[in-house]
Order: sequence, then C-alpha cells, then structure tokens
Amino acid sequence: WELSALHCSFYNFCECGFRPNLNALECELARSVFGQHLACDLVVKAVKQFVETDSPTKPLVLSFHGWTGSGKTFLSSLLVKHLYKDGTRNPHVHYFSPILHFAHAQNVELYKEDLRQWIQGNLTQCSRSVFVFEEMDKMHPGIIDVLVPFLGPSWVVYGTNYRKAIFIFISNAGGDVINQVALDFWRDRKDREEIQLRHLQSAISIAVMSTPEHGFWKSQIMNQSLIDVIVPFLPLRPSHIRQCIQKEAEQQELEYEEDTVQSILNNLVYFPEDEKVFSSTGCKTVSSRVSYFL
Ligand SMILES: Nc1ncnc2c1ncn2[C@@H]1O[C@H](COP(=O)(O)OP(=O)(O)OP(=O)(O)O)[C@@H](O)[C@H]1O
Repeated sequence: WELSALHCSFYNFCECGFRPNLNALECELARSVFGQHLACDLVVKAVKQFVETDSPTKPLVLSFHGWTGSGKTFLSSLLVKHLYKDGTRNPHVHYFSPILHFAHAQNVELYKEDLRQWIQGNLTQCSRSVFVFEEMDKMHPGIIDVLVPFLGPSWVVYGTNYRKAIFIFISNAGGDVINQVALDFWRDRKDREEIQLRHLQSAISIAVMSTPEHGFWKSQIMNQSLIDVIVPFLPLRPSHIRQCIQKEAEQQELEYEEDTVQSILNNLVYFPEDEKVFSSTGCKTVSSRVSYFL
C-alpha cells in the first residue's frame, strides 16, 4: 500500500485508476503485435513522453491509419490495458462508433451537442480519460469539430483539466498509400523495418483531407494541426498471419498441425493478385477460421 501511495504522489497520476505501466506495454506490444514496428514505436514514445509530463500543454491526440485487420483496434486496447489499473474495464475509457452513436445524418446537431457535453462532463470527473473514436472514415464530417476546443493548447474549457486526456482516432483512410509504400519496399527488396514515418506522413494527411466521408474532412482538427502523431499500420505479410494463427490456437488451447495452419493461410485472399504479398483482411478473420479449421 505504502509503495503504491508513494508512487501515486510522486507521479501525481493515480487519479481515476490511471496507473500507466509502459514497460509492460512495450513488452506486450513486442510480444503480441506482429509486423507493426512503426506503430508500436510511435505509440510507446508518444505516450511515455506524455504521461511523464506533470502538466502537459495539450492532450495527446493520436490518429491510427491502415488497412483492415492490421491491428489498430487491438493496439488501442493494449494501450488502455496498460494505462489503467483495471485496464479496459476502467469507466474513464470511452469508445465511439459512428454506426452506434452517430448513425443518422439528420441528427448531426444533436450528436454534436451530446458529444460536447459528454466529453466535458467526463473530463470534469476524470482528467485522465481516454476517448477512442472508431471508423472515423464513416463519421459525418462536422461532428468531430466539437472536439476542437478540447484538443489544442490554448483553449480553456471551464472546470476541466482537459490537457491530461488522450484521444485516439481510428480509420482505414490512408490505407492505400501505406500499402503502396510497403509494396514498393518489398519490390525493392528493402527491409520492411526500414519504413519510417517520413515515408508516409504527408501522403496519409493528403488522403484523409481528400476523403469527403472522413470525419476529419475540412475539419479544423487537421487544419489546425491538432493531431500529435499520425500512426501508420502496415499491411500484414503471410508470415504475420501465421503468427496470428499460432497465437489464436494457443489462446483457444487448440493443438495444431503445420498442415492445418498452411490450409488456413491458403484460404485467405492476398494482394496484389499476381504477387500475393499482403493479406487483404489482415488478421481479422483468423479467430473464426482457427475455430473452424482446428
Ligand atoms: N498486427 C497484428 N498483430 C497481432 N494480432 C493482430 C494484428 N492485427 C490484427 N490482429 C488480430 O486481429 C484482430 C482484429 O484486428 P483489429 O480489430 O485490431 O483490426 P483493425 O486494424 O482495427 O481493423 P479495421 O480497420 O477493420 O477495424 C485483433 O483482435 C487481433 O487479435
């Protein structure tokens, strides 16, 4: 008890169960997230820097981009797991999905007001809240702009210390350009681990800004550069899918033969059609296939 109290007063961040364990995060990402060296590095660095600052000047805003099934939602849940004592069960982690929460275009004004109040209310209760916005490329543009006052360094939101919050935006936008860069590296026989943010960042921003269905389209969030880190997720190679299959089989406590793993791999779709370099669905359908095949 004493040690934990000391830790809390020293770091000043045990409020609302916020107990980041970033070494554990780093280990779990290295062990469980396959083929995403760039995303893992960027997230760990950004979060470390953020939580080690007593009074951050703005909230941490991360934007995850990449092909389906590449691990965007998975990584965000591992991050949350290691930020709070009770992980994803912590009530100060809030998930938003356009289909669930903002389904009807005619209600945009209502959604905006509800969202603004929800964020403000929750930040008043707990400044160390995390807000995760899924499928940003299906969000009606405009809704997300109500977040602008909460994301920047210079606004004051009365009664809240909004600067300690973490916002994560997830979308497939930019997936095509990320895939193209990864494919070019593969064709040039360059190591995938050589891909750096500078190879992708501006192309992703351009892709997002030119997608009218994206929640960031014409948004002040992009125009005012309120995103701290753009986090690209690379398309997964068959070797990564193999790792996902093995992990899933182990989790389900199923015995597996190499032949069966190969059959699952053979049953997936890869692109480009002639070269079959990357999985079209990433690891997304692996869990159900493992249950079916093993
Ligand atoms: N890079 C990865 N390493 C390990 N497991 C992965 C990876 N990518 C995906 N998975 C597995 O596949 C499941 C689905 O992935 P996830 O939901 O994170 O994909 P996503 O990128 O968010 O896809 P979408 O864009 O369709 O929402 C995860 O729960 C995880 O088990």
